[in-house]
Amino acid sequence: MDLAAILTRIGAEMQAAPDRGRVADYIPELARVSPDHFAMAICTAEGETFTTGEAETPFSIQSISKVFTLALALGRLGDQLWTRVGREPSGLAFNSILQLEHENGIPRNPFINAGALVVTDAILAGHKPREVLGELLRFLREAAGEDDIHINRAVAASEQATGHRNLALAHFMAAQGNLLHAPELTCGTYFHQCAIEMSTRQLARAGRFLMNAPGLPRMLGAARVRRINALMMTCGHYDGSGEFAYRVGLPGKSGVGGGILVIAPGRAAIAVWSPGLNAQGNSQLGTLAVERLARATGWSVFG
Ligand SMILES: NC(=O)CC[C@H](N)C(=O)O
Repeated sequence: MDLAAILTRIGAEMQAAPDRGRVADYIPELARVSPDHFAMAICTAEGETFTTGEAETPFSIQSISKVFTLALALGRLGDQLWTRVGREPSGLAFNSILQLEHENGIPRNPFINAGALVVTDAILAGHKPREVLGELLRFLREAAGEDDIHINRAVAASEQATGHRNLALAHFMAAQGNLLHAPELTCGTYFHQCAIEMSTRQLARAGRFLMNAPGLPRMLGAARVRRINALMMTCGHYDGSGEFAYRVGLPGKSGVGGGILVIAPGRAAIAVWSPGLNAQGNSQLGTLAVERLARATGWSVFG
């Protein structure tokens, strides 16, 4: 299979695509990003890397950071984490507050904002925000095998200034006894984790541990990796998760910066970036690009 040729073709098709979706505008710093960017990168189990487009340009990974904080939390707390957050798709927008009141402040899953706030709150226990963010950056740098991965302070400040919804989620969970720290502290840490910037190539490299292939960085045990993939498949695209599973057939996690990390277990880690989003807040062209990649390669967890 000529992956380089497949990627080049998809890159050209995406550059020409007329409907690029809409860039997130509720975080002012993200609203400034042009919808014209496109990049895709594939790291194979054999150790090869293929890219197309602006694969070296850093972008805001946003909710894709939730995969890595979940990995840290499971490594640190193990299954105890699941007393505070569930493992079911929410069927609602990523920042919805609706289920929390009926469900005792236990968010449906670790990838919606409420769930990710609980995960961040859990890894904050006994640590300062700076230490947690340092640990997260170390994890990403080790997983990617690259040091040049940083937090964009302007993006973090921009989200902090407009983060009323996330603060509301955190306060609501605090009222229901499911937050250990002050909402401002947990949210502040969360805003900074979302403001991590990586290039598309770095993100694909950082995702290699999730393909559970021999000879690659092992950041977590195989059973935990499988479970993170299960959650990415069922919850990684919020209320668009069913559609993503149907179209692509691989576990993925999106972010409102327009990135998606997709795993073909045992075969490849794939990252794609196109800042325009669809109605569910997932990259419009990113989804189309991985759909075409999955079709061209035959990669699917469904056989
Ligand atoms: N879906 C996302 O990427 C959301 C992350 C964003 N930082 C938020 O909390 O709103």
